Amino acid sequence: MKNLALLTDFYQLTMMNGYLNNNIHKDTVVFDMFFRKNPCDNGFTIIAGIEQMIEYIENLKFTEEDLDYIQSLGFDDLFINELRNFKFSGTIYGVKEGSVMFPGEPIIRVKATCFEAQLIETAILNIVNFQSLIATKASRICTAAKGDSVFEFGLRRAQGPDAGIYGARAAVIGGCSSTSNVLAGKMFDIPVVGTQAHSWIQTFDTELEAFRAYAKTYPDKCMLLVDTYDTIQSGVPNAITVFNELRQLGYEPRGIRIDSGDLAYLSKRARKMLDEAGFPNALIVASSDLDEDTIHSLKIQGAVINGWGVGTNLITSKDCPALGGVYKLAAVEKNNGLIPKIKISENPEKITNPGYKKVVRIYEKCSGKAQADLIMLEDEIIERNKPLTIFHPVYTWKKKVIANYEVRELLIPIFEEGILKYKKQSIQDIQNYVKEEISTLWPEYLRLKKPEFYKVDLSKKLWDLKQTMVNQYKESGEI
Ligand SMILES: Nc1ncnc2c1ncn2[C@@H]1O[C@H](COP(=O)(O)OP(=O)(O)OP(=O)(O)O)[C@@H](O)[C@H]1O
Ligand SMILES: O=P(O)(O)OC[C@H]1O[C@H](OP(=O)(O)OP(=O)(O)O)[C@H](O)[C@@H]1O
Ligand SMILES: O=C(O)c1cccnc1
Repeated sequence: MKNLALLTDFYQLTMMNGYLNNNIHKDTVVFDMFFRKNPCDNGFTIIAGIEQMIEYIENLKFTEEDLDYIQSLGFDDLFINELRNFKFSGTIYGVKEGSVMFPGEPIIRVKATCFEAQLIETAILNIVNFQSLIATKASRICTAAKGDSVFEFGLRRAQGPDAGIYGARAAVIGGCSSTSNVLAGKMFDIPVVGTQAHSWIQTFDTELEAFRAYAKTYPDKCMLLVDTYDTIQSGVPNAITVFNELRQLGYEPRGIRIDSGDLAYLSKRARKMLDEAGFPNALIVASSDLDEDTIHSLKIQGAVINGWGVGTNLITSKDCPALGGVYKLAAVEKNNGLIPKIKISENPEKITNPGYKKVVRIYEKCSGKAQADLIMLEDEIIERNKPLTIFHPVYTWKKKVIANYEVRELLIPIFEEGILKYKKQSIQDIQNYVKEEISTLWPEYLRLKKPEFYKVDLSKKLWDLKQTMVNQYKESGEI
């Protein structure tokens, strides 16, 4: 990954310089990254970008050119010299890439000097927010496609090269089978696929000539775009002519792509024509401004489509263009102990959870399904042989007693005192992990419209701490 040391907001530098100036830059602090709302009103969020966050931190170093630039912004030698020696030496815990997470839960927990922790805020949010958004959007689209292949076709419509590249990675994590993006294919070992554009068909004098020329060059992977002129009158009949010619030569065609018109009607007509011509295995791929709603609707209409090429609406997450992940201070170290910190808000949902925390997922033993998540203080222990009572953090009378459960801690070591602990995985393994994660959720959290809210509760000890701090603030105006 390229040098991204300057990929931060200016105020991080001014704060870092201020910490140095006040000689508190080496004080340890704890920050949590979390989000408050699932994208697209989904029932969960798939976390992606952890490996790029790691690469960013591993490569975090200021070049002399960077330092000259920072100095030109008005910083003094003391700050520049501190940056010259910068190397991340903190501890980061976070969820495994591809984890399914819910609003309010720590996704990434940074314990580092305030100098270091402050610098990395912006890049962590930039990297993880975007990829998690696209992975979640992809998962919605793949859910609507009900197991059919979904091809990521969005590079030309992505918000710039990085969004195209990392968006393709996230889309595959979320469930897409492949991408048209060649660079993403190379960088992340993603299968690359493609058909042809209307320009190919238009280049030749006739559609039939264009199909023949394509089939000649790619006899064993011949997928033909049939909608340039008239899908039913010319596209499909011409494709069938060429498929018969291929068969004579000993090749089986791959299928057709339809990119406009009424995809339900056209796919049904095309299927019938292909079947009647003796090509029941020829696939029908659809593209054209698809998203989860259109795919769902097409399925209901009985469209006969085997694969879905999805571009703009996926790579830009058009109906929900940002995930609002935040990075909030949770504790500061004083005299070798961590002092919890809280951010108060008029909106109770925006009051942060104080302290050095962990998050555990509670699974029902017999079904293996996730029952609830519990945010707890790091030193708390669940006595696994006893029933566990959890309660809603706002409507505290809503309680649930869970017996026969398993518990899993979701935050795992990523860096320990600057040393990398996380083992990177292949994109296929990450995609499989997402599937495993999703399979632990009951169906009510998986539906695309109005899913049930998954329970994310606070331990009694954390809830008490939060209340005490809020009350203390109300009484004294100070924390
Ligand atoms: N049967 C269908 N039910 C619901 N939506 C459909 C159906 N068929 C196509 N669509 C969607 O309708 C939209 C049609 O787009 P648009 O009106 O731009 O025309 P088009 O068919 O793509 O034509 P062209 O590319 O020639 O302009 C696309 O978003 C497509 O996915
Ligand atoms: O519609 P999207 O979900 O964004 O999917 C990608 C679109 O990009 C291509 O169209 P484009 O008009 O760019 O070129 P082409 O049809 O000539 O290939 C393709 O045919 C799809 O329609
Ligand atoms: O290969 C394709 O069919 C393709 C690639 C990118 C965008 N639209 C279609």
